[in-house]
Amino acid sequence: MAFYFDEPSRTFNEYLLVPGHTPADCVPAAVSLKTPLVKYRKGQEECPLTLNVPMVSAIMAAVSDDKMAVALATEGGLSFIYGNQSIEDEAAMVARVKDYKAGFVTSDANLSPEMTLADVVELHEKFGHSTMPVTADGSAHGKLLGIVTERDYRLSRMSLDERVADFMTPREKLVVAQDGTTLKVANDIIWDHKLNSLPIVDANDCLVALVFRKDYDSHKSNPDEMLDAHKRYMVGAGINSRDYAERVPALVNAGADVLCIDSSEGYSDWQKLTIQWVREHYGDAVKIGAGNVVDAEGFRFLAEAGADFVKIGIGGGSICITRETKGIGRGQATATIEVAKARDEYFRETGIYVPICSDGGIVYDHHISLALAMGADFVMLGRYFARFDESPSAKVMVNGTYMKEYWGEGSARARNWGRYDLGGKKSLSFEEGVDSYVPYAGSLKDNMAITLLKLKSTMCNCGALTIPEFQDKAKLTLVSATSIVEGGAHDVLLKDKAPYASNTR
Ligand SMILES: NC(=O)C1=CN([C@@H]2O[C@H](COP(=O)(O)OP(=O)(O)OC[C@H]3O[C@@H](n4cnc5c(N)ncnc54)[C@H](O)[C@@H]3O)[C@@H](O)[C@H]2O)C=CC1
Ligand SMILES: O=c1[nH]c(=O)c2[nH+]cn([C@@H]3O[C@H](COP(=O)(O)O)[C@@H](O)[C@H]3O)c2[nH]1
Ligand SMILES: [K+]
Repeated sequence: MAFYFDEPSRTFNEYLLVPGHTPADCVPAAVSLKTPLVKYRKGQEECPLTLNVPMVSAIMAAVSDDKMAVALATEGGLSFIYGNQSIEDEAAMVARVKDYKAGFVTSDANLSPEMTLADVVELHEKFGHSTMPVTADGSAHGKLLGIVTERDYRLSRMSLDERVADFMTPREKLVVAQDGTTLKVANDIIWDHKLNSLPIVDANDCLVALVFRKDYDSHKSNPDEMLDAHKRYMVGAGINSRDYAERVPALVNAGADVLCIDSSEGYSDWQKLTIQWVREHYGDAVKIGAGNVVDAEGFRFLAEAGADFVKIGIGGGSICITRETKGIGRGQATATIEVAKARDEYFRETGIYVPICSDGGIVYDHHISLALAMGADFVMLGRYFARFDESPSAKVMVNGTYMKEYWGEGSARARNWGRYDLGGKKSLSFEEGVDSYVPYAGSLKDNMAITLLKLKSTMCNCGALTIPEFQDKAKLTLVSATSIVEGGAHDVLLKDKAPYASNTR
């Protein structure tokens, strides 16, 4: 006979935190959001890899590329570069994060001397940058011939077919610095010469990067940056349970700091074999998370298989239709609560603490607080990050509002090769995700600052200065359907009803 769970499965929205006593020194500025990312012998050793803030970005093509990874690591979280691409492309993305030097920007809007003012206007509209290097071949690392900025042309006075070579500021008038120049020296040059940008060139006078005046200040104000021992940004990468023998070495060589098996469902021999392969070839040196699971059994299976962390969540994601198409899944709150209990039990038995990640279904910022209170060590978000400037997807205007595209990894759009029949059939048998828009929300830095302040403030309401303390002290209550109505603005006529209210909560 089938097994029946006693309780219905519940979502974050059905819970609230009841405040605890707040001591006078318990203020947001004093809160630490540090949290373990990989397993360790808690109480006996330091966790070898911790996050400075408990947020990671989803293993999705619409969310986690190298640009997102740099932006999120700057704020203290971590991205997992999406695995649904060729091994070479994924490894190259990881390498770009590891090679990234804060303040040194590889130019994405470049000109060749034969291009025209019309091209300048087009590039300006596409990328929004007003500084465009001119190189011999029009590439980001070609021989530097000049620069075009808004000071070099006047649209009202010039014809659109004028050649770039005729109005650019030529190389001989440019102040440049040699490759290897430190950021500090580059900025001194920028200030001494009153420049807005400084091209960095190599020994052959080919363009390496640009340093902008504004970047220096932002670099100084990121105390939570996730940096490795060589002061490079940290980055994770998604893998699958099929081509790991080729993919894992490529990602490790590219410098990935942690891997995660990316699947809708992780309670399988495929994942166990994948972890075993990593242990055989790398011992404990390569860190690997697994998932997703939604109950204690699934957690224990992956913990015993050697997973460094375990990810929770089936069908709760905003673009997910797995529950509808396959009838598998569980409410994200119930799944998180049960797996957290299993994690604690496993720790009591073995002395090994295996961090858990609640993945998907975070709609409001306070859902992050709830997930952590329920025992998650960190959360993974897709929709949240897809809304920002730094996500890889296109920003489009829909009915007068800016949107970003966001699609599921199990959607037809993702054309996830792992989900196609290996026997050579090219058709995807069924979809488990949708293609959608999410409201554009601006920069990751600004949005995360607000989200994290809310989290810290909630933690203080519960009298907690650290995440473990929060998990220990949290008091959670189920709410009735009617009290959910009471919790929103009610019985008033809203003056400004935004179409996507959820975005601002
Ligand atoms: N968290 C969620 O609720 C969901 C997430 N997704 C996302 O969609 C993407 C694809 O997920 P899945 O389809 O679950 O990918 P998957 O690679 O885990 O599974 C695809 C199919 O291949 C099978 N398989 C895996 N390894 C195998 C091996 N070594 N040999 C033979 N068969 C093997 C699986 O059992 C499954 O039928 C992922 O990015 C995932 O995160 C999709 C649906 C739901
Ligand atoms: O049922 C699904 N079909 C899909 O196509 C799909 N793509 C991603 N995911 C999962 O959703 C998570 C992101 O969820 P949010 O947008 O709610 O943050 C991700 O982290 C994944 O766990 C999918 N689930
Ligand atoms: K299974």
